[in-house]
Amino acid sequence: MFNVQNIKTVLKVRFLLFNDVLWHLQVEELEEKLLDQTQEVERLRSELGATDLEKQLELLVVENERLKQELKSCRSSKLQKLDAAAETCSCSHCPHSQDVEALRREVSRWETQARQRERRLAELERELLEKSSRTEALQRQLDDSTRQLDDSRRQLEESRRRQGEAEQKLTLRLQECEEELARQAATPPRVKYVTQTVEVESADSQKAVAEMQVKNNALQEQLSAQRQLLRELETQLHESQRTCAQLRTQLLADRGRLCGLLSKAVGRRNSEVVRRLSKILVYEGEMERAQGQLEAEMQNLEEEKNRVIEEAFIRAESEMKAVHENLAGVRMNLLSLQPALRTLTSDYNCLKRQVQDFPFMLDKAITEAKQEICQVISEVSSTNQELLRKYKREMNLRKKCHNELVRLKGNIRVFCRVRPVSQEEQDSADAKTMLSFDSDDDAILYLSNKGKVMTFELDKVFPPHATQEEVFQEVQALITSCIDGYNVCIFAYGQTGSGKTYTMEGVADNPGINQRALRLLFSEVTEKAPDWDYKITVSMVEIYNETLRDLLGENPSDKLDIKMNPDGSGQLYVPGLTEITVQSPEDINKVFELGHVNRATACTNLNEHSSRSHALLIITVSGFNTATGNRTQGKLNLVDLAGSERIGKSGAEGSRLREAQCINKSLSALGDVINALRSKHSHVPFRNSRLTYLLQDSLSGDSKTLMMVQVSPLPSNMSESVCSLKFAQRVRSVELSSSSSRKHENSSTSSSPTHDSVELDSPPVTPVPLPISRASSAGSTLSSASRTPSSSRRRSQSQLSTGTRCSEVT
Ligand SMILES: Nc1ncnc2c1ncn2[C@@H]1O[C@H](COP(=O)(O)OP(=O)(O)OP(=O)(O)O)[C@@H](O)[C@H]1O
Repeated sequence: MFNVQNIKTVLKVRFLLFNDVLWHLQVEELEEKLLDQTQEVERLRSELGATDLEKQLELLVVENERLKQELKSCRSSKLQKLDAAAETCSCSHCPHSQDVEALRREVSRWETQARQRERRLAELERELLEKSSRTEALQRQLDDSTRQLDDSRRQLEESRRRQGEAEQKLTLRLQECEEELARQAATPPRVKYVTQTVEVESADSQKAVAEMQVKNNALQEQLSAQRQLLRELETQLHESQRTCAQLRTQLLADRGRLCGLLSKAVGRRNSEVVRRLSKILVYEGEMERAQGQLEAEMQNLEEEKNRVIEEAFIRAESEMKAVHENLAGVRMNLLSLQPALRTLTSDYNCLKRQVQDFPFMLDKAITEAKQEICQVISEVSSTNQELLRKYKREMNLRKKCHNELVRLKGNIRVFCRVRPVSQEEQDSADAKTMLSFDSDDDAILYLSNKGKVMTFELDKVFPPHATQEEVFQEVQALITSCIDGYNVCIFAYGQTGSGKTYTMEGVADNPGINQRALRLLFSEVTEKAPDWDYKITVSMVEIYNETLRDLLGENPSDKLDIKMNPDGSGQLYVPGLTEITVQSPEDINKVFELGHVNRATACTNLNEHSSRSHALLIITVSGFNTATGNRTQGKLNLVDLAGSERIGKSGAEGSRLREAQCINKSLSALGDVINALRSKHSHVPFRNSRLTYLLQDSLSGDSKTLMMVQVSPLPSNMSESVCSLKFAQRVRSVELSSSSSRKHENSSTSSSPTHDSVELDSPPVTPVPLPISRASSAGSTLSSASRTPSSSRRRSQSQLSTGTRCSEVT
């Protein structure tokens, strides 16, 4: 046991010794550091003077000294104790166990102190780092001071330059003033009273010069002071620069030294650090490799970037080239457009001027136009008046001419129309016609009867093939006379079935004179519409057995009467007679339809009834000239007479006899009236029949009459045809005999050369009775003038010296 205890003690002692060696080494290291620190502190003190850092350093020095002392004492006591411990251990009984314990405590205390010193050393290291950072801050301050010094030097140089300029200016000004003074002094006074002023001015100038010299001196002093200050600043600057360079050198040296110390300390510290360093080196190698890769990639990227930039540059260059070319083209266009632009600009300016002048020109033009219009209006007005006057004159002339034309043609004109043989009649044995026509003269009709050829000369003969239009063309002159205010009567005369109704009324698709006359009147009044306002009224009357009936009235069976107009005009009128105003062809059709319906309802057999009654269409045309104020009124009477056959000779009785008597009476009265009118008898027997009485105002005066004698071509109707033609011949002869002009023409009449056997009627001494039982009509005679009929149209064919033109072939 004792041996083991001794061995333990020996081991402990050795351990303590080992620890002591380590501690000794650490102490030496600390001493070296302290020495370095001391030197550094000394150096810094020499450089920067006493600061807080110095104070700390002083404290550190004191502490260092204390530590040194403690270390020395510790070392001596330690050695002593070790010696004692060695001596104790060498003994076999360990009588110094207490000492060992004390030594052990002492070792632990020293260990504690060593740890404290280690901490202290770490603190010193931190302080060293802080000092390094402070040194860097000082370096920065030094750099800032250097920059400020440079700035101050520049400012000083600038101010010195300005002072030099100001000084130079002042010197120049002073020289000028002195020269001026010298010149003033040299100039002799010209006028006495000016001298004083000049002297005063010279004094002022001298005073100003003196002031300027004072100022100049002050400025020069300031300048010298500034120069001195500048020199001092420059000296300070040089010293500062030198100090700065020294500090930099020292700082670099210190840094290197510190780094060496630290590396040494680190290298000595332990192998773990070395291992970590090796790892760090490995990491650094990896990092370098990675950095190399990164740099390679960076280089690649850089190359790629350069390549892309180069391509972009080339592309940009090509685009730029294209843009330049376009720009050149645009410039060329601009150059070419410039003249056009100039032209346009000049045009624009011209137009602008015109626009500016336009209101004035417009006003002027309007004024001129107004004047011209007023002038034209006055001219037109006067021309219009002149034309109106001429128009009135021409109208009157035309009216006169037309009237003269009708008069020359004859106020009573006689036409003959031969109806065609119908289809049924052609099939019968009676179809052979006994009538023939003169191809050279449309007024001649030949009739073969009982072996004789009779020649009838009328105003116009329409053969069977004559159309309604051709017939109407011959009568339309009379109808237009109605518009001029003349009364016109157109009669259709002939035996039953000879075509009277066909000629006057026509058929639906081929109208006769009635409808065509109304249409013509419409067209004529429409043509004159601007100046004339016309009104056309229509009445339809039937005369049956000397009884007057209104075919357009509500009660057609009522008998009408003819009376004298109570207005004192001497005109006749029919009270209650319906007058319908027509304004269009449609109105005409309606009126005719109404007339037909009323005529049909008033009788049992329309065909027979129409053959035995007279149908009158009375058209009144009233006109008002809006320009002249003239008024006209004409009446057109279109009469479809009853059949003219000689019923009396056939032994008719009863009502037929009465009808025949009435027809004969009216037709005879008509003949008598015509005879009296053309013979200019003082008395015209209008009142002998209802027909003539009704047509009184249309047969007298300047009235115009047309007798359309209808003839049947059939041999069975030949005697009636001869009678009708003889009647027409006599009527025409009456009219001719009353015309002086016709009388003159009649003197050279001759018989037809184609008919040698023509027998002229002996001139009737007494009035010739009308064809149908005319003997019963009082005064129904033709005038003696019928003894000298002639025809201007037949001068070359019929040489009638006396008597009528009616001749018979025996
Ligand atoms: N120019 C003509 N062309 C063709 N047909 C005609 C012509 N004239 C008459 N006719 C025909 O002859 C027939 C008899 O004619 P219309 O009735 O006109 O005779 P009318 O003399 O009026 O007889 P009434 O005295 O009995 O009235 C009718 O069928 C008619 O169509």
